[in-house]
Amino acid sequence: MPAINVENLTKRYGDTVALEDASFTIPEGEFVVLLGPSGAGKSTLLRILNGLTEPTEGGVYMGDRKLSGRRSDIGMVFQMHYLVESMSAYKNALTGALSREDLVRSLLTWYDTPDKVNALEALDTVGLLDEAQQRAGSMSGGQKQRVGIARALVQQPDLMLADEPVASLDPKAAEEVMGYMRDAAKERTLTTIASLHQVGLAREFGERYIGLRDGRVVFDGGKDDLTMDVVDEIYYEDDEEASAATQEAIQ
Ligand SMILES: Nc1ncnc2c1ncn2[C@@H]1O[C@H](COP(=O)(O)OP(=O)(O)OP(=O)(O)O)[C@@H](O)[C@H]1O
Repeated sequence: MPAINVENLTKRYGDTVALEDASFTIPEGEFVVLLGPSGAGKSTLLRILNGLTEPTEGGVYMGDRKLSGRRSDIGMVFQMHYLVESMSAYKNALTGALSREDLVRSLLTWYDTPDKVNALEALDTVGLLDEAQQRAGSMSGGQKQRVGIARALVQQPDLMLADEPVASLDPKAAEEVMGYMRDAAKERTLTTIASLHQVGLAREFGERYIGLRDGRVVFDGGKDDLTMDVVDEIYYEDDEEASAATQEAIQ
């Protein structure tokens, strides 16, 4: 898959500038973490990448191809998993195949054998093959989120996006889910962009970090460059107390 080029993206909502002149390139297979305080523009950026929101200016390119509108080759993992609780993990994963199919087939919910194999492989990737027949509603929060990842993988996406995928999980489950997401991305050389609030988790799982503040890219670099000062600059420009707490938390 070609690199993703984000070129001069700006998004305004009336007088609010949600994103301002954001530009970066992501090579195939990179695992990128978006960092930034609430309101920094992370969700806006992910929504533009996913085609759910149109930018006011600028564009997103896969190689030379400009992306526009909703795209079935982009998988999305949400904070809320949006599973059908009455269906099994397997059937939920399988619904990832629907977005690739035509409407009639989707309505009839016919699936090809390759789709079924994909669903089982995706569940295996997230460590849930043995639980394939378990009802989603009876699963833990972490397991549900892993089914959500499997569903995104069944789409066979070129790009996986995740908007605060572990925000509602306890630390142990959050770490587990991030581990599966990273392994899934590695196994499939799948470019992934995930927004995270937990800097510790971000450091553990990210390869590259894009820091947003007030809609602007204020940092773009690797783990070694993500120093305490950089984290401070992204999150707590003028808040010394919060800054001290962060320094303690990530040591
Ligand atoms: N649909 C919208 N209409 C108006 N303003 C919006 C809309 N969506 C986002 N905004 C504004 O754009 C800015 C960026 O919001 P965004 O949700 O992208 O931030 P975020 O970094 O994802 O925050 P959080 O971590 O709280 O989810 C905020 O000021 C927000 O209020």
